[in-house]
Amino acid sequence: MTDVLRVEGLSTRFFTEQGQVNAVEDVSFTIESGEVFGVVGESGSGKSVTALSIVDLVENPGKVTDGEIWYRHPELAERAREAYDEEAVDGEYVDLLQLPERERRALRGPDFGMIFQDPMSSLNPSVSVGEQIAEAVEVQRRAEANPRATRSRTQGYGLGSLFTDALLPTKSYVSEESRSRAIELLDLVGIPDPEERYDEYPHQFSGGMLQRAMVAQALAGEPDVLIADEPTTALDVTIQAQILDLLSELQEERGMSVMLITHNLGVIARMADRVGVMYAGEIAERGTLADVFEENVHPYTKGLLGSIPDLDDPAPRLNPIEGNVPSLLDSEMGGGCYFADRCPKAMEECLEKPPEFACEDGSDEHAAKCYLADHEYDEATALPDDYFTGDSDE
Ligand SMILES: Nc1ncnc2c1ncn2[C@@H]1O[C@H](COP(=O)(O)OP(=O)(O)OP(=O)(O)O)[C@@H](O)[C@H]1O
Ligand code: NI
Repeated sequence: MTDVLRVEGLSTRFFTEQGQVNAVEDVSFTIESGEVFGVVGESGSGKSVTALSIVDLVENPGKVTDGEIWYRHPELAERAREAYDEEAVDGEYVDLLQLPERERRALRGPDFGMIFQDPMSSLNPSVSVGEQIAEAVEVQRRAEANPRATRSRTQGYGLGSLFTDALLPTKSYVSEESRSRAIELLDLVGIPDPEERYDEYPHQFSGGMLQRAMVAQALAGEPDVLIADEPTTALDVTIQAQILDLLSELQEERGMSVMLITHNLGVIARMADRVGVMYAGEIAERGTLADVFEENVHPYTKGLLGSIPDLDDPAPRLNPIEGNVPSLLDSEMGGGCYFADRCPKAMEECLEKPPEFACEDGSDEHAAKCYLADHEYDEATALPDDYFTGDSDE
């Protein structure tokens, strides 16, 4: 299989008044062409920031501070070899982090489609739904004709572009062709009477229909990679299932790769080919769906799986693991394993240094950042239950 994306040693930090927040720390994974790569983890584990780092949408005071993001794009690679540093190119791959901002912006839409939890954050409330999709089609057309195309009034809406959007005229110039394509897309994602719905505004759509419209908008660019961050979390379970089925269908039909971010292991089980489990800004474990669900080694993965919230579960955000997620403030992060204080298998070794990525079978594909990945559990060095709480009998 060809990798479409290779993320290597990615670190993203926020430089806040309280100090440096290590939101994403040395994260590595690959996404194969045509697969669904699931990213799962508790709230605050760095899933969204990882995605935003890929599409260059990390907001101030955040910054990608380290790593490489190799994206397969033969034409761009050829051009970048001439135009930029040769180091930015590796065969058919370009390191996105070495490209100028305008190149990266141009990849949003035609290369990286995005769907977020809240459609209202990506759709402009004052432009009709159909027109916004038609604009995304136009952007794709222009990108094909000229790789340095400008973006539409709505692309990236709600992600820092609010102010500039407000300055732009509200009348847009959408070609007849893009309009019909938008209607086709509305139909494709299962919106009834697409021709009539084209002219309606976001507030006239229900949550599920809006989510479908956002899928249509993301597809308009015919992206290689669709990044879906909690795409169904806000929806009720029946509609959730419908949207996931729709995504599966479209993904298969188009051979698109999908990075699917979710809290919900039920969604992962249903959709993902391979999985990255995130904790405290790191990948705690990664592997195929079977590796992670059946052969997992990290006690955090086991903890998450302890109560798989399935799709019919009315409370899919239940946190099954006792204790709290650690602070990601650099000054407050300990020197050992970040999960040690919640880990039922914590041993003295876990306090000494951060665990390395390893797997008992030596595979690189299935690996966990846990001492237990390549060591036996040893009762003799196990930490007592009250080690971190300090509660003792007397
Ligand atoms: N604007 C910001 N300023 C400071 N810190 C931030 C900012 N955005 C994110 N972070 C930090 O990055 C960490 C990771 O956030 P992220 O949004 O990636 O988590 P997540 O796994 O997507 O969580 P959720 O499931 O709740 O969406 C957070 O815990 C927070 O500490
Ligand atoms: Ni998130």
